[in-house]
Amino acid sequence: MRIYLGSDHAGLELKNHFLGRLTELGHDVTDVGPGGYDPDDDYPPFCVETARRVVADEGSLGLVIGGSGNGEQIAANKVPGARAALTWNVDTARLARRHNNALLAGIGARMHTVEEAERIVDAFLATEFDGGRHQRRIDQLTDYERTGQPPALPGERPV
Ligand SMILES: O=C[C@H](O)[C@H](O)[C@H](O)COP(=O)(O)O
Repeated sequence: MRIYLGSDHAGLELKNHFLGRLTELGHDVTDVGPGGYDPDDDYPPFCVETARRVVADEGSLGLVIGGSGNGEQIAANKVPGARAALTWNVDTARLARRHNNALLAGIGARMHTVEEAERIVDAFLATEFDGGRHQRRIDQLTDYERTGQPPALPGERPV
């Protein structure tokens, strides 16, 4: 699988851990950065670029890693076509793929042991999208992004 990795200074060490681990597991991994520790490496440039790469490469997935994963997920979701979910345990990682077809996982390096983070990432990468009713909901958001027209509330839906 093609996987793009991005972080900020707080997620750098865990991001580098996954660069090695996922490469060893046979994945085609691209490190979007940062390349070394600098406390001024903020999450927006790296996480936006990671999401841009994922959206441009159909079938790929991404990990955006910071202290909490919150800002990283928010930054990735600014990219049109990106769907990033904060994955904070194995269940939310699986559901991010099954229900949301998330293309990127936001991970908080300060929230987990390395072993926990590995379990979360393994679950995210191994799970497929369920489709069905979940695709309808994703389409509502995609249409909103594309047209600027908010999804219809129940009373506004055509019958
Ligand atoms: O949501 C943002 C991330 O958790 C950042 O990694 C975090 O805010 C960085 O914090 P600090 O600048 O205190 O290391």
